[in-house]
Amino acid sequence: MTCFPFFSKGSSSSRQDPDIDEGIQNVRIFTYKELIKATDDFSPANKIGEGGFGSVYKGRLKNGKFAAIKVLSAESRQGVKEFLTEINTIAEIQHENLVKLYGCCVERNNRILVYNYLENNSLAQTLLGGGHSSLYFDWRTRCGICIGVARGLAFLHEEVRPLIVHRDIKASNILLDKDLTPKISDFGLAKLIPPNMTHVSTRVAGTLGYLAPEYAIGGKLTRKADIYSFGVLLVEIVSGRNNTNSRLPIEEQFLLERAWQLYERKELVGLVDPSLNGEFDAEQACKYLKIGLLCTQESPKLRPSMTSVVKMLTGKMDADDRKITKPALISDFMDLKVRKNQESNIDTTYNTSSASENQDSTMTSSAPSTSVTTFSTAQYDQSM
Ligand SMILES: Nc1ncnc2c1ncn2[C@@H]1O[C@H](COP(=O)(O)OP(=O)(O)OP(=O)(O)O)[C@@H](O)[C@H]1O
Repeated sequence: MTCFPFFSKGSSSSRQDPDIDEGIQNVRIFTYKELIKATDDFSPANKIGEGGFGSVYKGRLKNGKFAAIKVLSAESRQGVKEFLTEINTIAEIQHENLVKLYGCCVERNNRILVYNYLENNSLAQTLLGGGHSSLYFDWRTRCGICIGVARGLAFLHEEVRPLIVHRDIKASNILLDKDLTPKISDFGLAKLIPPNMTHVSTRVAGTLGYLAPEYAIGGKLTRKADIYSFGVLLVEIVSGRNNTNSRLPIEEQFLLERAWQLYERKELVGLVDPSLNGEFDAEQACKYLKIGLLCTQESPKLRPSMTSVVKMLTGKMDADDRKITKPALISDFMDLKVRKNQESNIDTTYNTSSASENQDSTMTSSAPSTSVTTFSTAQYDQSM
């Protein structure tokens, strides 16, 4: 990587460990000492986030650049060789709308990822952060964000080999640079988690709102599950609200359900974020909401590919000639209850409601079900 003063193979840590020498091609290897220096000994003052994979610190590297330094939690630590193989793959993937991986640290038990630092936080903390951000997202900016995320995801789905299913597209995984260009984070990370480790999300309910029911319930992982999550995110960006809001009247709590009701009544425009004060292109906003509904249809086969989504969002493909069927609503399938389990920290129990009599009524965190419970045992079907 040209932006660094020296490259990994010359660093002292790599010379000490033959596994590391074999494992690195594209990745800068940082010493633990360097990262201690960059983060002021992982000082709480530099901690910028905590996710399911571990804590994230802001740090200043030797070359003066800022970095987001993600310390993977103990359970997620796999062997040096396997870790570096995956890291190499992730580091090769570069796109304007994907967060860039600078390098990593694999000294002793540490598994640390070093990313490009994005100045404007995530969509979850800004646009959807309930007014706690000073950023203003006008209509043009929102369109740019939707198109950018769609392009990043289309790249993962259709250009990268082997293709990548992100599995956790959501507002907290969309980071914004200083110009509000969106960057998808955490892609490829699922592969760094050993098969027996459950990924425990810090925002279980929020994450579930993005999950395609066929993945959440049946563990069937295809690109169409990401496209479902993207559809939810798209409706969130246009409406400026989270997919679930328990403070609203019951009929408005679930965003997708609300979008479907308004679509049927031909009143979709009523879902557009009121904070835009009417300053938006109504036709385009309704088109974006319809694309969100297309992406979340119950049958995965009916959901468009991400390349088609990019074309529809940018006006290069007609969205109106497609019939839209009812979205797959997780609330139709189950009465979700999340309860704390003292032994495993988390135990997600799903009770099937009358809408899905044939579904297995209970799944726990050991089942091949959701990104919340387990990544690695879900089946991945490349054909879709
Ligand atoms: N490259 C980055 N630049 C700036 N901030 C970042 C970067 N990466 C992560 N962060 C911050 O750290 C927080 C935690 O990120 P992380 O990806 O670990 O978890 P998450 O996506 O919020 O949750 P989960 O792991 O449950 O999906 C983010 O919300 C963001 O505020």
